[in-house]
Amino acid sequence: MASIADYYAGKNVLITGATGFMGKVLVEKLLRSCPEVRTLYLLVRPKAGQSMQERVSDMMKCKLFDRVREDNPDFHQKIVPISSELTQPALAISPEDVERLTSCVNIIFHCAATIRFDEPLKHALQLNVIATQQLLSLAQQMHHLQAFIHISTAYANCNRRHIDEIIYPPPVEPKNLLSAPELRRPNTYTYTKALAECVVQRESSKLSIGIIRPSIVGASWQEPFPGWIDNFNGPSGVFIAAGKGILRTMRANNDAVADLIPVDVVINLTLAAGWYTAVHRPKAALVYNCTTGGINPFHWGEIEHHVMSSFKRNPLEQAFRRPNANITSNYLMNQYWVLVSHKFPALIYDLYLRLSGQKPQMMRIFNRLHKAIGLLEYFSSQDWEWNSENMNMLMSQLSPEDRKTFNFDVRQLNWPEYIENYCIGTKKYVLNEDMSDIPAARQHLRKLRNIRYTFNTLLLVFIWRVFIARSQMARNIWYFVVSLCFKFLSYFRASSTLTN
Ligand SMILES: CCCCC/C=C\C/C=C\CCCCCCCC(=O)SCCNC(=O)CCNC(=O)[C@H](O)C(C)(C)COP(=O)(O)OP(=O)(O)OC[C@H]1O[C@@H](n2cnc3c(N)ncnc32)[C@H](O)[C@@H]1OP(=O)(O)O
Ligand SMILES: NC(=O)C1=CN([C@@H]2O[C@H](COP(=O)(O)OP(=O)(O)OC[C@H]3O[C@@H](n4cnc5c(N)ncnc54)[C@H](OP(=O)(O)O)[C@@H]3O)[C@@H](O)[C@H]2O)C=CC1
Repeated sequence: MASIADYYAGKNVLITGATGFMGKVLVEKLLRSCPEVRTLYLLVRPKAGQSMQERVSDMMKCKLFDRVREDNPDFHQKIVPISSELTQPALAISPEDVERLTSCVNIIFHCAATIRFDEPLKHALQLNVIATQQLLSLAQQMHHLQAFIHISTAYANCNRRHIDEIIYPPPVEPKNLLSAPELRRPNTYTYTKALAECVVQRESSKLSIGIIRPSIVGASWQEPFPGWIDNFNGPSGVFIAAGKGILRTMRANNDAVADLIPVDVVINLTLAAGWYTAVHRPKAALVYNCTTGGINPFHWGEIEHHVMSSFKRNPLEQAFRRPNANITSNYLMNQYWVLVSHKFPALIYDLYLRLSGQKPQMMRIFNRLHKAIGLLEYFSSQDWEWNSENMNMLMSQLSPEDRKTFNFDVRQLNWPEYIENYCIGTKKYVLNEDMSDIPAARQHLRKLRNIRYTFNTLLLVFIWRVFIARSQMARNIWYFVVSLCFKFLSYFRASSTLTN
């Protein structure tokens, strides 16, 4: 049987969401590991004053593409941007482009989606469900299409504890979408992704379909280099907020599995699934749960420990406080720490900013942080069990060479090392901080520690002045404690003299 790279040789590939986090990694890996691929058609929209061509050429300049650039400086010739706004009728693709795509595309990877948890339902439906339906219609007009790979999420069915690699009945009949009375999901994202799966499945008699369900996609593990990440989504924003010393407490279950999956693992599995779907043409859509929890589990408590120690070794610049975040599943305890370690320091700092003639900002930052972590807590406070038989089946179908080139065997993942690279990745690629500034960042943390010691000493003196100096009983307790300390000291001194 042809290897994965042999299969993609000479193929025309259509990708949606190529400017996003996972799309970029998919484009890079295809170009690097399948160098004979013919053309990548990227459905892209103009955005923020940039044309689609400008956006794609900016994307290709990004460090992620360094290795591809080294191997083939002309790699951009394989990329053809196609103007498309997925929320518009017929995806707003021009008739000429439709003609071009339908005559040559061999495989589609549908990555585009809104992944915001607070997206208004109407927009989430428009993009995640209706655009998927429209793309499927376009796919059916394609004369040489061999596979349609849809990227879903492992949390599409998060209303269940055990999740098999099957499509479950939709939360609502897609035809009756807008009149649905309630979501039965924690957010519009998981709700619309569940609906999209049903829409995709309904076309599986006409197309060869694969559905990939990644869990929480994190920084790259190995490829194209360890720790690549370019956004604040999922845990990345939480890690950064903790590393900056802003986030001190969050509701999460220490013992729940943190089902993080590196982005390069997801992309390797996606490309392998594309190959398998095209070559074997399975009769029903195959679903691949792409998760780590059942294979190589790691828990939120362990993540907290490794994130904190990593940021102590490699501190972020200009931290607000020394990194020290703790997770707790206790609601009241979390509320207490929110008050003491988020709101109180924010108030004091904003007061300082006001007094020094600057605009207060810390309270605003904390309000946004609380909104974001409030939306994530659902996923960090419980755990799920995903069946991963199809992932194992796919692995067994690969040649030993492909298993190395398109590695998605997460049994080999060393979590502490991965988390270290992830944290360094947030520093280098999300915050664009220089590693050579680490000594200055450490110096800043020492300064913060000294400020804390000074603050605590002043607080103690204040308490002493207010309570001890004014009350006879407090004074008596104070003298009792001090004399007890002296007695202990003289006891230890005497016993050490005797033993000498
Ligand atoms: C150290 C202890 C660690 C212990 C770890 C414990 C828990 C781990 C935490 C989380 C795990 C759960 C993850 C579950 C993922 C489920 C799996 C999926 O399917 S993945 C899809 C995931 N989707 C997301 O993650 C999107 C979530 N984001 C949103 O919905 C929105 O961004 C928002 C949080 C509602 C905020 O919306 P708002 O309109 O207020 O802001 P913007 O989005 O416009 O962003 C403005 C600005 O802020 C930056 N930003 C965004 N998110 C964060 C963040 N979490 N932290 C910090 N900053 C953030 C964003 O980049 C923008 O910046 P700029 O203006 O410069 O562009
Ligand atoms: N990140 C994660 O942790 C997980 C992601 N997934 C799934 O993986 C897929 C990719 O996610 P990810 O890369 O993280 O998401 P991103 O938000 O990084 O990327 C989304 C992509 O969709 C494109 N897009 C959004 N709206 C439109 C539109 N109206 N018209 C054209 N293109 C549009 C964006 O283009 P533009 O740049 O123009 O905005 C972007 O390229 C999604 O299907 C998601 O559900 C699944 C599990 C976890």
